[in-house]
Amino acid sequence: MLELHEQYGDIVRIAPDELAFSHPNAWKDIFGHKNGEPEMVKAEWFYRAVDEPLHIVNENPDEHRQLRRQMAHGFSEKSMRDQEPLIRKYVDLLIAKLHENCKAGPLVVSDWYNFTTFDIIGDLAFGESFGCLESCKYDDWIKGIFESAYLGSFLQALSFVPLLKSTLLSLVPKSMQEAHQKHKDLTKAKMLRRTAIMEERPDLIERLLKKKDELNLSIGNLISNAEILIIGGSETTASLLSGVTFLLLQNPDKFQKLKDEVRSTFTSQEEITLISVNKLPYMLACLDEALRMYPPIANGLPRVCPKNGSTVLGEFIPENTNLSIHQWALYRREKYFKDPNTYHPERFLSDPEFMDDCFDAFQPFHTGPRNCLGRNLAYSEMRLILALVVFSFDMQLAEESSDWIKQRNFLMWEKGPLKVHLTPRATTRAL
Ligand code: HEM
Repeated sequence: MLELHEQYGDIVRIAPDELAFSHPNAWKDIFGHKNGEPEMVKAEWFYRAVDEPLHIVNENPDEHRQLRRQMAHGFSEKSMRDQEPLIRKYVDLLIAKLHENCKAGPLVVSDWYNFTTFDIIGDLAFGESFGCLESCKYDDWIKGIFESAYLGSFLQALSFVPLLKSTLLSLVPKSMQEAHQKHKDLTKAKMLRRTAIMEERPDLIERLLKKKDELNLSIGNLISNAEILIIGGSETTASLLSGVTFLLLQNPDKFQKLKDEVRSTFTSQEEITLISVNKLPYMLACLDEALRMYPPIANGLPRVCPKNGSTVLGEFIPENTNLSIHQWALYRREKYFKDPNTYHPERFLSDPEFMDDCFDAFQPFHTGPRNCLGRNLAYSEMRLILALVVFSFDMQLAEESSDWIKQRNFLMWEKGPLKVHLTPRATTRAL
């Protein structure tokens, strides 16, 4: 996509009815509210490639609005304050496990970040963690989620050849069908355990359970919503944590600055909290620069142009055209970001060298009515985890991970193992 935009400009036709945009104003024109015009809906071939109950991410606009209004409660500032002990428990367990395991050689920190974010979101969405940190491995349910996300990108492509899609689906081997059914049974059992909890929980699903009759939500819809929270709220955050760790270790001068900031701001691990990590401007810049270079949602999420067409970047676009913005390609364009292939957290700290950068182009959480509901939670979680890891350990990239960031992408990054040598600092301990 980057090469195509560099060759053909900010608007490229990538299929007979699909346009890719690479311009800061395209965010508002495609994803924002436009006076009098209906919202551009999400493309069904992409968002509903499998026939499952709908959820907040792929619902129609009216149902989406109602769902979002209710789910927003779980993401409020008050809810996040109430969720802190729950989140903290898993981050402390991460630090303890890293202490326990780091002497045996380099650790696959990408797995450890995934274990942590999965355990946190499991608790926030289903009322129980997946036990990944305790057992030091992915549980089978999570493996099933990864496999279906990977298969999902093939099913999306197959949506353009429906006959082939239905033929291939009918040929799925019995063993795979049984594995899928087992996964569904496990998910249902999880949701039933959550619905059986009577006391109020400050989590992300409480409000939906309370309003399920009013919103007409079946158990299938509740499960779909919990599942999408798990996928959207774990893999994204964990990817970024791996990405920022890799980029920092590849740029020792930046890593040194971050260590100085964290270790001079705090004198003990206990001082590091969801609130106190807001005192770390350099860390925020490090995370933002990692979001630019390694955006967790790297590819376009297509919208459909409404009846009678619309105008995007001053051009008339006919109805039913698919439109998208490919983040990775946009953020690597020299036209918008100086020296785009080098890690410069300073660009997010008003450094005059980067004053011509176009920050309106940078929307890793998207904009408009369907932007990320978990943005604040994601930042808090990432800041807390990174601050505690940087405070507790010295780190060095293992030789075999020096090319880690060169990856394929199937909806998510195909992350290889990110191996890092961790050395505990004398003043820190397992919490
Ligand atoms: C670095 C981490 C994250 C990134 C980059 C990210 C990015 C995004 C993006 C680009 C969307 C728009 C999807 C679309 O248009 O189809 C989105 C939606 C969403 N995200 Fe995130 N996300 C992150 C973390 C989280 C977390 C931790 C949660 C919490 C569970 C979360 C919950 C959601 C939800 C519920 C939506 C759907 C909102 C709606 O449609 O109204 N995200 N996210």
